[in-house]
Amino acid sequence: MADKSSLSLLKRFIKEALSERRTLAIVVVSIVGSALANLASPYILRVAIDHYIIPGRYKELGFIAMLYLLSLVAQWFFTTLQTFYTEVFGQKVLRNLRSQLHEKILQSNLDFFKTKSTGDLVSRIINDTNVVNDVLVSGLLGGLGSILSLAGIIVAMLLLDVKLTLVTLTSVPLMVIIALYFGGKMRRAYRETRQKIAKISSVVEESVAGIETIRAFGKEKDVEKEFSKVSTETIKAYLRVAIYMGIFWPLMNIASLLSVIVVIAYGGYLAYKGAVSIGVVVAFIQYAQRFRGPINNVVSMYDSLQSALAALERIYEILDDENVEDYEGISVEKLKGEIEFRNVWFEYEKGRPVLKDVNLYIPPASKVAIVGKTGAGKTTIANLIMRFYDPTKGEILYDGIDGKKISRKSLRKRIGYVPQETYLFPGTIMENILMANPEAKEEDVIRVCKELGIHDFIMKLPKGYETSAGEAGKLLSVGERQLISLARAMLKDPDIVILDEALSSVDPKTEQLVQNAMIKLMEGRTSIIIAHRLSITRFADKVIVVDDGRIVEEGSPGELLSRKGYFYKLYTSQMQEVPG
Ligand SMILES: Nc1ncnc2c1ncn2[C@@H]1O[C@H](COP(=O)(O)OP(=O)(O)OP(=O)(O)O)[C@@H](O)[C@H]1O
Repeated sequence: MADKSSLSLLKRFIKEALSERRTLAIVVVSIVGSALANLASPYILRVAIDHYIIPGRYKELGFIAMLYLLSLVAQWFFTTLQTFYTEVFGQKVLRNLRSQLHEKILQSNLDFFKTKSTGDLVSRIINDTNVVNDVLVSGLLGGLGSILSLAGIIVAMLLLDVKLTLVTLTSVPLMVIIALYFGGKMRRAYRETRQKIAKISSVVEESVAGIETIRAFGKEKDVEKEFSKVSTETIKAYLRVAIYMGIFWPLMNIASLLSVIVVIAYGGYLAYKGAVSIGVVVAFIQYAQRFRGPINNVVSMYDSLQSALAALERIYEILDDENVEDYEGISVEKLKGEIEFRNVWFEYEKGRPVLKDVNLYIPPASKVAIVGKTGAGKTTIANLIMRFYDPTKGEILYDGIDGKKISRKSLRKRIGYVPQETYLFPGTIMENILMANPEAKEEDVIRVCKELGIHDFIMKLPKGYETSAGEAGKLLSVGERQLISLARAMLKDPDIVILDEALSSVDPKTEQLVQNAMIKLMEGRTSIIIAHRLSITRFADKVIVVDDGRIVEEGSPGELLSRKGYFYKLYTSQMQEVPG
């Protein structure tokens, strides 16, 4: 990563993190307090030895002992404060980042999701923000405290004795080397464990999501092998951490004890010569032992910063993505439901038009069935009506108003969309239907379900409307799920209805329920049915045949059948495939 862009990432992050400046102020105060308290105790010890113990002022020793105790209490107090408020600050930053990311996902248009998998997005929201919290917040603040401690120790030592300070510092390069080499290996191994854990969870996720495919193709053994391979790699990664940890910390201890030996030897010599006092030597011994933690922290800061910046980059990449839905535009309260496509061209990918010069007029309250081969562009027409996408060229008018001028939110409020696949959110069936209209009450849901003729079906579920969607998800067929979708759409009391009729074969009883509910929902509303089974076209006033992105035929079902063109061919071939 280029240095300039790393710096600007970091600047941007710090600027945003500063919005929590009150918590940060407490952290900074506690860091300074803890560094100062940490310096004080060796100094007090030195005073106690030189001014009280050696001169034999035993009576006043109680006072100095109290002072020493006070410095320890202060150390405890500030360190606790620092630990707690660093966590508070980190969690606040984490929450802000996560909600920004989540909000961004909700605001993004469908192009955004083309290049990003669910796993990738989840990992950015959960793992990358965690890394930022661990490393950037805790790491940087901890590092700041360490730099302050180190600087404080060096200044305190210099004030006591310059020569002894320089000699004591000779072990610092050794500690830096150990921290860089073994500490670096330890941190890399630790990072690897995190990646392995993520891999394990993705293998488990795939096994659950793809269980039917795995079974159908007899791939159980392969998946098991993959899982055990990743598990073994995880163990190896953890063992590497254990080995490096086992080597690293004892080595750091030895290095810091080396400096103690140096202090005892050289300090003892200076004390013998009368150049320094015994108290100063004791204070130096204590200071020398306080290097290792801060040195490791400071050295690891750079290392960790690299991985944190990579995580930060992934986070900002999402936040800066420009595929956002804009909700600007006029608000429509009610629509007559007239829809007109005027020379509409559309491409998902540049240069590959999926709809080509589509002209279409749908009068208010009419029922239009869109038919065509798979991939012809039927769903795309529905996507454009919903304003999931806007036409690349041309325009779509609603009651004569250009769709681009109408706010997406208000337009979608007036459209009841029944997709092929019904997504049930965690919660009950009641909650799943209620989500369609925040103003609706439970009575409205029951009324709507009765109108659609699906009340009895829901009442037969284990807990009726209170059956949990998870449980229901396992109980319900695609068609039955579509009934829930129909109820959702009806609860909105929409002006326009889009039905993406389910392709999969539905058992005759459910099919009857779905069909009746569909007819009820379409009553008095502009309705667009994406018909996979052509028998459904008999309910339509007009059938539109799409082929390779163009409308190739339109008219009433009877007209088209007698014309013996595209529709007739499609119809007869399907009737031969599916008897009845
Ligand atoms: N999100 C997308 N990105 C890129 N291309 C897409 C996308 N969605 C659909 N397409 C392409 O656009 C064309 C029309 O797709 P569309 O889903 O509208 O067809 P359809 O008639 O509804 O098909 P089906 O009957 O199989 O549902 C297809 O060639 C498809 O591959």
